[in-house]
Amino acid sequence: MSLPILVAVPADVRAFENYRWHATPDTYLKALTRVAGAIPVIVPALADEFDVAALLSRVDGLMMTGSASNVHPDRYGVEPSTAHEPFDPARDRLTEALIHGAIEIDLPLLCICRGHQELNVALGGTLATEIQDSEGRMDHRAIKHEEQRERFAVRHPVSVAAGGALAAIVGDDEIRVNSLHRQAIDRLAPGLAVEATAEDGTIEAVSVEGAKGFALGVQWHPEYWAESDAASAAIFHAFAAACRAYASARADAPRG
Ligand SMILES: N[C@@H](CCC(=O)NCCCC(=O)O)C(=O)O
Repeated sequence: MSLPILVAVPADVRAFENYRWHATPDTYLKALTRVAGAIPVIVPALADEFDVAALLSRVDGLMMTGSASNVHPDRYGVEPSTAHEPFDPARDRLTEALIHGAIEIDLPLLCICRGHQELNVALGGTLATEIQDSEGRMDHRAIKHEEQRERFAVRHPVSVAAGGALAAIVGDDEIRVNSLHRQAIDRLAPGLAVEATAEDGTIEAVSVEGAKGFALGVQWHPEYWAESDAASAAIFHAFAAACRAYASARADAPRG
């Protein structure tokens, strides 16, 4: 029987019942367990307290989640304002270290929503905030609804770049994706390739150029419908296959 794959998932920091919690929504964790067949390992946002490289050497993949919080604009050279809030600086520190560490060792990397934005910032790009207020841009925010599944149900089309990594995964030149964000990639980081765009030009998916394995960012939420939507499932299956290949290559490598 093949070894189970371990996927690191950085936590958000939240205040709850007088404590600081390091937590991750269970939709991401269930997509990993049920669709990717992986064991998620939630990583506390305590990057200064442990060796991030040592952690990455023990897992088979890294998945970055979405969050209502935003990457702090200090990280991409923009003056902070209330339009950039809320922040989660502990998550920012952890995710930047994880992204650099993962790319360095070609660890399979799936970055979702805030994660996709973090990937762009970590590699030197910038973000735009409140994009719905800019001329010609769509409103990419979630609808107001008490039911989470309704918030995640509204979809729009994105064009998938021909010949790219995402096209190979989903097997289509257009897919429909959900949308729950108010920031987006502004200046694309050097070293990232655009894999999909929305009708208003929003960069919806990117990949790391020259990556030996899977290194994909998506602005939407494949985790939410991974059990029922073909394109969402394809992304998790491709990520899982890359994690499995990584795990077996490491198991076969001579120990030094
Ligand atoms: N905060 C960023 C990233 C958006 C994101 O990750 N959304 C996750 C879902 C949040 C929700 O439930 O509303 C941005 O706004 O662009």
